[in-house]
Amino acid sequence: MSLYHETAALLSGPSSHQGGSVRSRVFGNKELKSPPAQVYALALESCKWSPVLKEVIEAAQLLQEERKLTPALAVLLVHDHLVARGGIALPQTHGLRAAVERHKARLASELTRARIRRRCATLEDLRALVEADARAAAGGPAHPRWIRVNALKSSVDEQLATTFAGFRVVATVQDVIICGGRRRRCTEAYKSGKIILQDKASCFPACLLDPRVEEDGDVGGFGKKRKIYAFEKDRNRAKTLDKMVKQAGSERVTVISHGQDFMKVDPAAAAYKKVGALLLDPSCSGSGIVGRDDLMEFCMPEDPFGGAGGGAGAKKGGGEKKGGKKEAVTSKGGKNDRKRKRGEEEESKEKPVMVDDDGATTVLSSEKDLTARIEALASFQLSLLLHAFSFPAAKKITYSTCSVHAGENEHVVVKALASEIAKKRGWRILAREKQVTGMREWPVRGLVEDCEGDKEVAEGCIRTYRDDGRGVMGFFVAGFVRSGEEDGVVGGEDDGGPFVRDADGIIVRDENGIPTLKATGKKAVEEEEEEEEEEEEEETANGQGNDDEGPYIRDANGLIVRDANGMPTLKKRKTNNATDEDDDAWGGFDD
Ligand SMILES: C[S@@+](CC[C@H](N)C(=O)[O-])C[C@H]1O[C@@H](n2cnc3c(N)ncnc32)[C@H](O)[C@@H]1O
Repeated sequence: MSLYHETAALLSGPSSHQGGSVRSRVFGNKELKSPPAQVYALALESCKWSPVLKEVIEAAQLLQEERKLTPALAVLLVHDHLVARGGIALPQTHGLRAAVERHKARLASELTRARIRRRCATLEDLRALVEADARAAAGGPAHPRWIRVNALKSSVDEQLATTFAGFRVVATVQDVIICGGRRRRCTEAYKSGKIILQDKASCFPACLLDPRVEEDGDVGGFGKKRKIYAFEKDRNRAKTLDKMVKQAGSERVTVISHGQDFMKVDPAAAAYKKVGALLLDPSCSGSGIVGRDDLMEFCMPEDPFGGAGGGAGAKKGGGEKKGGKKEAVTSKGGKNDRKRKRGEEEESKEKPVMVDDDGATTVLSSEKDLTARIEALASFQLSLLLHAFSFPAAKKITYSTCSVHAGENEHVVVKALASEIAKKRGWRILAREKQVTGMREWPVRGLVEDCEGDKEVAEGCIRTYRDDGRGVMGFFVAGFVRSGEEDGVVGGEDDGGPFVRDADGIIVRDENGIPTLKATGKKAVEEEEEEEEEEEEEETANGQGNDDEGPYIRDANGLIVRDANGMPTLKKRKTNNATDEDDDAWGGFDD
């Protein structure tokens, strides 16, 4: 079955009445032959455009002319023909493609009419309006598109004076409206990496981590010689990460380990000996994600023959006339639909499906299934967090999820704090009063009852809810800190780090910008130079760069080859395994 038939069946056939988001219907359907991501993209975009396309198809009388097209198929094909950049994804000679392209002049002029009726000057303006309508249809309080200004390439002032010149400041999230006409400038700023589209809540972890080069060393810092090490187990996602890092202009300081399981990263490896801050944003249930498609309706054109309403797999129930007024046929809601729904629900064996934020699906037959899935995720999340706790120089960690379940949030935090390693290494919650201003002031905090009544822990946790009027997705973040004295690391969050500071906590520097070490009272210059040399050695040793596959030998599938003890082998010196602390073990690695 083609992509178009499968998507039509999904949007208008029996499964369309099961409720749930388009996402869960697509990713939960194990019978799909077409790639789920393609089906999802086509379904989602077509749903967004379907109110416009319904008008276009009806006015162009496409269904009267092309009897092989069903209303659902017509929407999908006309969507790709008129608005998708690549056109219809079928050979030119394919019957379905020809059935639409035969009418291209009429379809184009009806699209122009639909655009003018909506007072949009260009197709780009119409796109912006369709997006805005889709967001509004997602229901609940306004959910604006958040834009983060990339401080590596621009500044808020510059963006306000350029990309957003002419925008006005509004007092509340609900006052935010979409200004379609400004889209072009936004696109330019986006393409150049000056702005990044990112939900406000998902910026919280980096903000809470607040890495300082002098105190926190690697991972978070981006000073001259500091590094950010990023681990992404999924190779496709790692490619996206790579792209985003380059677009953000951070490639010089970011080392991405493509396909690397963080659990298998050796915290004692020389490369990570200065890692002071870790941002842990692991896979989760994704229950806080604003499902733009949760309430999305698929509007189908009137079926002129009153028959089948949706291509292969679709049942009867096309448009119906009531008192001469046409009704939109949607995948939910209509009276006919409701009648059908009862019978089909009984027939169908499909169950609700939970789709994690990385696409894993779990069929939920009962409440128990949900509990079991959350427990499984929580156990994996806790393992990752405890692994992060073991990095020798780490003094700050943030843990975040886009889940609203306490099981993945407060419970993980509480268990992590009670762990052996937390006690041994002195990890504690980053208390609210020690957090950076914006995070400290955020009003929504963790749930005390889910922190075993510990108010300090609950206050240290930051939550957001997608329906609380703040315009953000559901999110959770907590920070952990330690002084480092427990295992002999000098300096720490309590004593303000290794350098002498003034009464305002600012590091005191000489005229050359060199800080003074508390421990010795001497300028830190020698140590810094020494560190730089070491880092240069490490970089050579690691063959760092975004495109290489790291220092270890990999198999044909790109997986790191390990010995019986799980130790990887360095590429140059096959006899040394990666736990060798001697820097020499890294020497001479040149590819
Ligand atoms: C919530 S997403 C991260 C999203 C990312 N921080 C962002 O803002 O776009 C979680 C990611 O962790 C990755 N992941 C899960 N387990 C992992 C592991 N053991 N090691 C490395 N990456 C892992 C998943 O592939 C997924 O891409």
